[in-house]
Amino acid sequence: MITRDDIQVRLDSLAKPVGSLGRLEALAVELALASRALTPLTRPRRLVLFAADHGVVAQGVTPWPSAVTTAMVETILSGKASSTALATAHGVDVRVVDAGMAQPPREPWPQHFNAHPVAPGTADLSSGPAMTEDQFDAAWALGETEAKNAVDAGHRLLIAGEMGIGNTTAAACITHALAGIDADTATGSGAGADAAMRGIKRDIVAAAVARLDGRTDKAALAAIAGFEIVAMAGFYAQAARQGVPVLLDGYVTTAAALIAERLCPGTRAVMIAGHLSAEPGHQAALTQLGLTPVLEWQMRLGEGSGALVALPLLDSAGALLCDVARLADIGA
Ligand SMILES: Cc1cc2ncn([C@H]3O[C@H](COP(=O)(O)O)[C@@H](O)[C@H]3O)c2cc1C
Ligand SMILES: O=C(O)c1cccnc1
Repeated sequence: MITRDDIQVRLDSLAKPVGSLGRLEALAVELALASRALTPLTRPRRLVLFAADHGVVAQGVTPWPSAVTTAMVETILSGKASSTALATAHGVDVRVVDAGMAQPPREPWPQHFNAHPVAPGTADLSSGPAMTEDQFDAAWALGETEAKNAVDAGHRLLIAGEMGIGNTTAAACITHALAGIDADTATGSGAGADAAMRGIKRDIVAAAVARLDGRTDKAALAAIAGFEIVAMAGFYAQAARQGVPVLLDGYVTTAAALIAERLCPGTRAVMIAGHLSAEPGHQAALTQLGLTPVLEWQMRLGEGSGALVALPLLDSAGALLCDVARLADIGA
């Protein structure tokens, strides 16, 4: 296992004054640690976009109807979403996965979205558990499979993204429950909630988490999560098992990262935080995981967009460790 010291020794041996690349060197250390390699690769890489709907949307927690989830998946598939434009710009393979639950009768979970509407989403978390433990397990397994398939296909860096109208309410519940912040701080405006809507959302978040009585086990997390969020948690856990780094996006992906670390301690070791979302609870979630975001650009979109914008900096950090000569090689 390589250590922080090993990486620092390598950085300091390169043909440049010690420390002269500033924060890029800190990022190189993070990338090497997460990759468990002194010469980490960032290519090929894949973005897996998990889509799902949320029953809590019925309570007026977002200005957008659930139909926008499917409309955006179609836009993503056409390559015309923010995420897909950025993925194309940066040479990222994209997969779109329907994390929704086909029911009843229970059909196999779709492995790939084929321009059909996203399968039915979670139950309304304001009036009962969002999903059963069986559904939690199925969503987790879906994410694990996606990570395994990506690694088997040769990908060396993985990004999870999400599309799910209403999912910042689930993310707020998870962050309130797992990162020790109050419901008000955990609740942001998501995709554009105004002050009144944000108030409704905060009260729903507070009540849903209060019902857990301090429990944060799988059953408790199933009550407040979303299918795409649990799938991303399984994705991260599997990536960690495979020793492949993951670049986190914003508030919603970090909520998934909190679940992964809670249920599979140590998953955090492969995580790099792409950016700090404008959602007010994101900083606490990153702090809980011990992560420092690459960018602070007031982005608040999701779809993996913040991770994709940070990605060229990760490429730069990797190039430094892989391609720069050593002082000893140039006789200096
Ligand atoms: C057109 C559109 C594109 C998006 N792309 C990502 N999101 C983001 O907004 C949603 C979460 O916000 P809330 O919880 O407030 O609904 C998620 O779908 C997330 O990915 C979008 C939202 C919209 C409207
Ligand atoms: O930071 C995020 O992940 C985010 C913020 C707003 C809307 N959707 C996602």
